[in-house]
Parts: sequence; structure tokens; C-alpha cells
Amino acid sequence: MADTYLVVNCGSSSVKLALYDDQASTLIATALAENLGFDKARLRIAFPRESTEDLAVDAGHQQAIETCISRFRESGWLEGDPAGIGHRVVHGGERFRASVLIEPTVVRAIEECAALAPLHNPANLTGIHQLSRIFPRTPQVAVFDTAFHQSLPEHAFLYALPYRLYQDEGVRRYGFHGTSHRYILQQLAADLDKPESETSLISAHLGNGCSICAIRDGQSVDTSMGLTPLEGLVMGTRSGDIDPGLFDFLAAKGIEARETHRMLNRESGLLGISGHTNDMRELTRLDEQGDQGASRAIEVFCFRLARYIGAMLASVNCPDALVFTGGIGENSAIVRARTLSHLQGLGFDLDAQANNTHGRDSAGEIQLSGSRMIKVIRTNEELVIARDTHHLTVNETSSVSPATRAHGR
Ligand SMILES: Nc1ncnc2c1ncn2[C@@H]1O[C@H](COP(=O)(O)OP(=O)(O)O)[C@@H](O)[C@H]1O
Ligand SMILES: CC(=O)OP(=O)(O)O
Ligand SMILES: [Mg+2]
Repeated sequence: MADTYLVVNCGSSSVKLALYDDQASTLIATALAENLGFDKARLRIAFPRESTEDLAVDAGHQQAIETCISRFRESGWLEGDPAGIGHRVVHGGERFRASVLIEPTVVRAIEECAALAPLHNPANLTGIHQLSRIFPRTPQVAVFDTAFHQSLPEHAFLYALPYRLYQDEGVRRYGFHGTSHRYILQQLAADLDKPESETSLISAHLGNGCSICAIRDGQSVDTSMGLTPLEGLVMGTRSGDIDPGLFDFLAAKGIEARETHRMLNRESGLLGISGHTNDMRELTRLDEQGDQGASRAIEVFCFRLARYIGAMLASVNCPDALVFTGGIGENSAIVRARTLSHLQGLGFDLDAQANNTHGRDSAGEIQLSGSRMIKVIRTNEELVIARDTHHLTVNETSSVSPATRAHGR
């Protein structure tokens, strides 16, 4: 049996696994476990054959990963150990500019970043520890959401706060979804037959979490997420930008900062405004039926996005394209159209027909002739993680990658 590469994305209550072939280019199997730690935890094998099973009532990441590996083995997709395991790690702070082989100092660095991403990094660490128990001989690689944004210039990453907060505490804008934005850059450059270093774009990643990135000559130069993945665009359950004065305002009414923080992360965004759901597909259906909450949520989502597209033009004046990606960006013609309706005069002229007929599997251009290019590209973070894992495990099987940069702080 040829080597395989396993990609692991542990979220706070979910795990996604993807298995790739020996070149980390062809997908062999994918699985998703959801609702971990809650009632009704379920495991779904999505590819190559669909199947669903209930997990134990109190199943956590450990049980989900074990069950999933067993299913991969029983189906003959995984024989022996994988050649490499790649983990999505959300926060790498300023230390990591690129993916690295995981060794004890890397684990400690990820632990140190956990305070900055309390919803994400602890789950990522759980995955790393669990997989190293199951496959103690297999090299593991960390692929950071923050790495691609380490090229942000100081004027884009500094907050207008006392400078010592940056120097002493690392308070700055880090940016996330870097793996997706990097993949979109690679795809666009290939489509345009240009080197990445000469490709400029605005990439809007609209999934459950949403962020936008200005990429100039192949480098991230501005992005909407900040110290944590809460800042910026309206998201499924996250508020994106708010006035920080909200904390004091609500504190005076007896709502503590911890509760406000929870509300901003879990009960806001599309879910909070609509009062129904964080699922854009469902909101679109409700909007068509005349539901005011759904309509409001979509409108706020699109307007905020339009504002940010305008803002990104300050960093990349002449983008080769504006790209929509992520579950919403790839599939919602309504969101694309309503967003661009706010930007008339800025050169993004949508071809309504191309926009409406455009499906997930036929990524292409959706602008009128004479307009700046507008494209839908399907993202593939797992493929980037598999490729980085293959690259690092084949080329560097000892010590830490030179790509690791120890920051002086
Ligand atoms: N056909 C569709 N129309 C509108 N929204 C869609 C469609 N398909 C998926 N979505 C939305 O995409 C979002 C999930 O995006 P996705 O990128 O899959 O999430 P994640 O960030 O968890 O990977 C949800 O809001 C979902 O409703
Ligand atoms: C960083 C982040 O927001 O990730 P996700 O979209 O997976 O929630
Ligand atoms: Mg996604």
C-alpha cells in the first residue's frame, strides 16, 4: 500500500479528517464529526461513500478520531500508518511564518498562543496529542492560519493602542484563514498564468468564519480579522466589528465581560440578527418567504462585506481580481449580488446571469466586460495542509524547519 497523508482540523466541537494519496494530491476519504461534547455527536464519512453513525452521548475528540481511523482502516483506505499528519492550527502568533514539523518546542509555542485563540488552539492541541498517541512514529506538521499574514506591514497590524501592549503582550492584528487565502492566491495565479509574486487580489473567505484579505504581489498586506478571529466581517455566530464601548455599557446593566464575549462569539452574527439560524442557505430561503429577520441579517452581512472590499482597495489599488470563496462565497449568488450593489462606481460590475448560473463546481468569472475581474474559486484548505505536510515530511525529517522564525520577544 502506498503512503498516505492525513489532514486533521479539530474545531471546538468538531473534527474534520481528510486522507490523501502518496503525492498529497488526490483525495482518498473525508470525514466530519460534529457536536462533540454535546448530545447527538455524529460521525459522517462524506467521501468516497456517504455514511453516518451516532457516536456515544459524551463522545469527545478522542473517540471521534479513533472511530474515524477505524472506519478508514476497515474500508481499506488507510493501511498501516500515514506517512505524515498535517494539523490545522489556528493561532501561531508571530513565531510562525510557515508550516513546521511538530516537535516539543512547537507544541509549547502553540500552547502559549492558546490565550489568543481560546476557542481554537486547545482543540488543535487535543488533535496533535491524540494523533501522536495513535501514530507515534508518524511525523506531524502544523499549518497555521496566521502564517500567511506575517507579511502584514506594521501600519496594517498595529492597533491604535498604547504601543507597550504590542511590545509586552503581543496585542496586534494577526489575521486568520491564511491557508485559504494562500490557496486562492495560488489558484488565481495559475488561472492567470502569472507568478504568485506578481499576482494581486482581494480574497473574501465567507464560511462559518469570514475574513477578507488584500494580497499585493503575492503577499498578505491587510486583512479583516485581528488579535482573535472575532474582528471584521459579520459571521455565522460572531459579530465581527463592534464598538468596544459595548463592554462597559453592558457591564453597567449587570452583564459581565465574559458573558458579552460569549455573546459576541456564539450568539451574534447572522444568528443573532436573524433570530433564527447561522446557516446562510436557510436564511436565503426564509428571506424569500418574506422573513424580516433573515432579510436584515443578509443585508447587514452584505453591507459590512462591501465596506471591507472598499477598505481593501486602500492596500491593493489594482487587484487582478476580487475572489469570493468559502461556503457562502462559492454558493450564494444573492450575497455576491447584494454586496456588489453597494460598490457601484468602484469598477466591480457583476454579470447577473453569470452570477446566477455559477455553481460550486465551475469556478469562473462573473463580471461584465470592461469590469475589474470578479471570480468564484472553491477553496481547499485541506489540500494545502496535505501538500505542506508532504513537502516537510519528505524534505525535512529531522529537527525544526528553517521556516520557523524565533521572534525576539
Ligand atoms: N447553496 C448555498 N447557498 C447559500 N449559502 C450556502 C450554500 N451552501 C453552503 N452555504 C453556507 O456556507 C456556510 C458554511 O460555509 P463552509 O465554508 O462550509 O463552513 P466552514 O467555515 O465551517 O468550513 C453556511 O452558512 C452555509 O449555509
Ligand atoms: C479562524 C476561523 O474563524 O476559523 P473558522 O472559519 O474555521 O471558524
Ligand atoms: Mg471551510
